[in-house]
Amino acid sequence: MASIKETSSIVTLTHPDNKETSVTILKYGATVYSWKREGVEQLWLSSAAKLDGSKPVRGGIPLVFPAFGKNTTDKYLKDLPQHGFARNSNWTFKGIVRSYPPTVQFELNEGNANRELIKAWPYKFTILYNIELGYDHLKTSVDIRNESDVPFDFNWLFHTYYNIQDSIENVYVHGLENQATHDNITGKAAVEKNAEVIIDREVDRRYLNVDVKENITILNKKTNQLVHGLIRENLSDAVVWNPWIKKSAGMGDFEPKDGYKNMLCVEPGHIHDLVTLRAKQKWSASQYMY
Ligand SMILES: O=P(O)(O)OC[C@H]1O[C@H](O)[C@H](O)[C@@H](O)[C@@H]1O
Repeated sequence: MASIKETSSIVTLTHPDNKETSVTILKYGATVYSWKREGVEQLWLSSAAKLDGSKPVRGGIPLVFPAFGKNTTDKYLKDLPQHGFARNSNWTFKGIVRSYPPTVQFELNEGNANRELIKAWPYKFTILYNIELGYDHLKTSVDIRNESDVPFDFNWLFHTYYNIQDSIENVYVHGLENQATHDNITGKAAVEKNAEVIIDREVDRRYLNVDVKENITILNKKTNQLVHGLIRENLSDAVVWNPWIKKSAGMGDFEPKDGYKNMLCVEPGHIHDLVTLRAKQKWSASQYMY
């Protein structure tokens, strides 16, 4: 039997076959902020991250909904903060929904979402968020249902911060060659020429419409061994982000300051356009990390 520990602010799930394999979720944002596989932390978390609900967590897996970045054009989304309101809302813990692999569920709807922020977005919805702790993987899945009588538009993205135990200089990202990119720093579109995407400066790049059959992996430069692997369902875009020296220096909740050497965000999402979800319809997506 998996063990679950729940406090007023967090839920920890431990794998039945290995007590060193666990996942910890903050109810605020339903933010997974630790995933240990056989005792080894897989996610990066800033030592200055706020875990008290005063701001979104700097690290782990913040959830981005219903807007990615700062939307400036949509009638309602433009009044929301960067990355929407899911990561700044207290989600309801629904308990364990499967015993093997042990899976826990959280729910967000217009009733429990951040009261100030939800004022800007006049829809009824239910998001069920499942976190499955495998022996060798973590799968996070989402079902979004439009409970309104009219369609609504949204982005979804898992803002995953991977822990790069070995330094960022020693890894590369694979699976993005020939993909269309949009650089969030320069605003320019391009095509990725590299089979091995290295991170040696600030990188903030959207990869658009990347075939979901392609796994995205982080590999060791010298040995080509797998550091992290990602399988996506219904999430055709991916952001690759590392704030590097200057940007992380400017973030009050980013510590230690050289932490950029030990993290890399690879964020699967649907952000090349807005998903339109018709009344009473459901949209589902997941990321499987191994
Ligand atoms: O600082 P935050 O609001 O958490 O955003 C952190 C980062 O998220 C994404 O990766 C964006 O592409 C970046 O432009 C942004 O800086």
